[in-house]
Parts: sequence; C-alpha cells; structure tokens
Amino acid sequence: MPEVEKMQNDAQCKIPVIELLDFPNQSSKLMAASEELGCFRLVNFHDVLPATLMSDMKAVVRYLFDLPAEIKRRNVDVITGSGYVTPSGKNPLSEKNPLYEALGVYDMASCRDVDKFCTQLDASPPQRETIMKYAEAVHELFIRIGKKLAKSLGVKMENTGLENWPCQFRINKYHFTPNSVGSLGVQIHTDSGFLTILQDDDEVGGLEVMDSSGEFIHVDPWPDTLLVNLGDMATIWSNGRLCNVKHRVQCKEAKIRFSIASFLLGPREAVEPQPELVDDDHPQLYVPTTYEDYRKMRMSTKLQAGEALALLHPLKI
Ligand SMILES: O=C(O)CCC(=O)C(=O)O
Ligand SMILES: [Fe+2]
Repeated sequence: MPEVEKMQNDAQCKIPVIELLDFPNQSSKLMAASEELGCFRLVNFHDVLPATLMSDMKAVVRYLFDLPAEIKRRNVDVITGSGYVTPSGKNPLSEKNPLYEALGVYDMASCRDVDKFCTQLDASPPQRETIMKYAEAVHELFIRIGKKLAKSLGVKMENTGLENWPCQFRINKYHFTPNSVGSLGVQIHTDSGFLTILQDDDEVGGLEVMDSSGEFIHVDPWPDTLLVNLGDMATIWSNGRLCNVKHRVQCKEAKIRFSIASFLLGPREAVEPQPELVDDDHPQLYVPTTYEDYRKMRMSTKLQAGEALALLHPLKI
C-alpha cells in the first residue's frame, strides 16, 4: 500500500488527505474536502517546506516560549490579538484561559515584520534564519494552495494579488496539566481569514474539527504533514461554496502542546463573492467587506464561530 494511504488509514481516517504534487488529479478531492469539511491534511509539499525546516522551527518555538516573560511582552500587538498572549491574559480566541499562551507576527509576508519579531525576542542569527525561511515557505504554500482552490472552482485568480495578501503568524503553547484534562485550550471558533496552515504538535493531540453533521472529529498528530483550514474570508469569497470549518482544542492528556499557525488573511481591499460563483441559482450571499472591518465586527459581537457572516447578508444591510 502506498505510504500516504497507509498513514491515512492509521492516523487520519476522517480528515481528507491532499497531495500537493499530484494536481490536477487531486482537484476533485480538494473541492470535496474544502466544500464539505473545510479542512484537509496536506502531504508531499517538502519541495517548498522541507521536514528539517519544520523541525528546526519547532525547536525555535520551544525556545521562544521559554524566554523570560519580560522579553515575550516586547512582542506587542500590531492589530488586536496579533502579539503576545500571556496565560490568562487577553486572548483573541477564548475567554481568558490559563492553559493558552501565544506569540505572533501581524504579517509574516513582510520581511520587516518578521525581522521586528526576531529582534523583539532576541533571536540568534540561526533562529532568525529559520523563522525567515519558514515564513517564506509557508507564504509560497499559501499561494500554491490558493491558486489550486481558485482553479478547481473555476475562478480567475490573475488579478487578485494573492501574493500581497497579509499573513498573520501565531505560535501557540498549551500548558496542559493533569487537572486540565477535559478543559478547552481554545474554544470553538472558525478562523477569520482565508486559509490557515497549521503545523500541529507531532505527538500531543487535542485539535478537533466539526463535520457537517455537527460531530467533532479528532485531528490526530501526523508528523511532517500540515493541516489546512478554510476560514470565513474563503466562505465570503466563494459565495458560500467553501466551508469555514469550526474547530477547538481540548486537553486530552497532561502534556505540553505546541502548534504553529499561519493565516492567509485576505485581500487588502474589499473581499466579495467572485462573479463566476454568482448567478440566478446562486444569488450573492454577502456584501463586500474588508478583512479588517470583518475582524473588528467579529470581535465586537463576540461571534467567533462564523456566525458574523450572517451579518453580511445583503438583506441585513
Ligand atoms: O493549536 C491548534 O491546533 C489550533 C489553533 C487554532 O485553531 C488557531 O490558532 O486558530
Ligand atoms: Fe483556529
């Protein structure tokens, strides 16, 4: 049995697996995963993001979280929730949560932002190089996946400027202890942006994604692969075709868990349903909005699980 199928059978029965190097063969599988679940495992991408870079990055992440709190606090917000989140501190995703800690960069597609992050945290030259290379590789993956999604949907991508969309970067540490088993590390939410690339923990599970029947599916660790989620911006852009997957992180065992999340947020100008996906049978579901306005609306209404999309319905405006 081919390695990918074997791994899928062992660890990932319910999460679709997409092989990046096997397009256009994988187009219909990509569409099914993106429309039905809004989430898939990505494999065969190491030409862009080598396994060694993934493990080097994980080592850097562990190091950064071990820094003294006064250094981590230098990682201030650029937009709300983009910087350091102390355990129990302000938190863009959950109510205050002692289990959750995060550090981040507003725009990992900007060398200047990544450089500033490294300087704030006194990263050594090799650590800086790892972070820079990782940011570049993930950015390249966003572009490749974004183009494949557009092509599979029959949407012209030439003029979207996908290459210039901002990308938020967040590293997460979950302080799971025996007492926290069963508690949430991150409450149920959808990602507000277009696409998320997640390097989840190699050993410690806890992430769960909701399927179309409302059941949570466990996302078991699968080292050297990535998890891709679609967010609210993808749903708007596709006029409701792409599913913004609801997900949460639950403590399953008393082990520290790390994850590295990169978010392709959306166009700098307004995002709107693509004309190819709007017709008499598929009326426009959302009015145009900017990512920034949408994010503010999500935060002010505390509608973090995709419900804020309903406020963009043309009849509501
Ligand atoms: O840590 C994880 O596995 C998921 C984190 C997450 O959902 C997020 O940062 O938006
Ligand atoms: Fe998320």
